[in-house]
Amino acid sequence: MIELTTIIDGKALAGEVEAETLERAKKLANKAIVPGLATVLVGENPASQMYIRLKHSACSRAGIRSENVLLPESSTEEEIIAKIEELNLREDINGILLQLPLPGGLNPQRAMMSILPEKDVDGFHPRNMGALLLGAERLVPCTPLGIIYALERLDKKLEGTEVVIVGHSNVVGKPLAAMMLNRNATVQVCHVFTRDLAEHTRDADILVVAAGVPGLIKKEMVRPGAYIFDVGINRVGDKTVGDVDYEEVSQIAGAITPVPGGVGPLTVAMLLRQTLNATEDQTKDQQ
Ligand SMILES: NC(=O)C1=CN([C@@H]2O[C@H](COP(=O)(O)OP(=O)(O)OC[C@H]3O[C@@H](n4cnc5c(N)ncnc54)[C@H](OP(=O)(O)O)[C@@H]3O)[C@@H](O)[C@H]2O)C=CC1
Ligand SMILES: Nc1nc(=O)c2c([nH]1)NC[C@@H]1CN(c3ccc(C(=O)N[C@@H](CCC(=O)O)C(=O)O)cc3)C=[N+]21
Repeated sequence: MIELTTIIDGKALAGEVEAETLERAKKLANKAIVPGLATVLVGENPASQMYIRLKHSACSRAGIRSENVLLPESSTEEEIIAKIEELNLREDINGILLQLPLPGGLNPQRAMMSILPEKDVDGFHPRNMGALLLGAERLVPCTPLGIIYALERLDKKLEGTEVVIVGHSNVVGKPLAAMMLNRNATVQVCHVFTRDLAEHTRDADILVVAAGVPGLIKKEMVRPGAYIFDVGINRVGDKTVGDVDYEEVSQIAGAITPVPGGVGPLTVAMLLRQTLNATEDQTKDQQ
């Protein structure tokens, strides 16, 4: 029997989430509530500018009012925090997102901690990260949430499965490992110091790659039938590619996300969802 590979269409799934978010926003509109998201962009990194544009256009399709706060490249940590504190106080802003990376080696930790946990739609605040680690997920990082969402939509069982994550960043690898543990998967997390990457990746029923290294994952590193989530976004010449050798690996995978059109759109979709969750929580008394 020939098993066909499922191409996980992140863009189509994101379209469904946008429609669902719009419905939720319409319900709130009956009570004169409009969900509001503020993004904070420091400096002029072209990739960040593009991501911010993608997020704002998704908001406009999903019934969320959004605004971008632009701060100059030369901003100090204190100036960024002062701006965030202003947004914390505004009732028309339900979600705040500080776009990463910050320029010039500015440390994002303190600025991130200044976002009210209730408005932290990226899920990066230590209070939300701590809750996640303790198994009481509230607002959580959007990329891992998008992966979990897609797996649920594909009816893929997580309990007892072998999940291998390549990359242990604070925004993808670490929170995803905690979310998978919360769902009773067996989790391995690999990184640059892992001695034999292939030895681990071959165990995976679900393989998530977030390393930022084009072509890192080849066919022989993947178990046939595995579900592959390629988080990487790399520019090679004028092309955008992931971390997985898509041509090769898509031949044997059970399911795979393309780049572009996979995990990226799912990430943005989860930002919309969490903005609605935050808005509903903050306006409980008015509903
Ligand atoms: N699609 C989306 O929505 C998103 C995409 N991204 C993309 O995902 C990629 C990863 O980003 P991010 O999660 O922020 O991680 P970082 O770029 O901060 O870190 C990369 C991680 O991969 C590990 N790593 C690097 N090279 C190798 C290697 N050769 N073998 C094994 N592990 C390796 C690093 O290990 P160590 O720390 O030990 O060096 C580190 O844990 C980037 O391409 C980024 O653009 C990120 C966020 C969202
Ligand atoms: N505070 C913060 N929150 C983030 O969520 C955050 C961040 N900072 N910094 C950077 C990363 C990266 N990220 C992406 C979002 C969407 C796509 C996306 O939609 N990409 C499209 C287009 C890709 C292309 O062509 O370049 C796609 O994959 O189809 C990608 C990457 C969010 N991040």
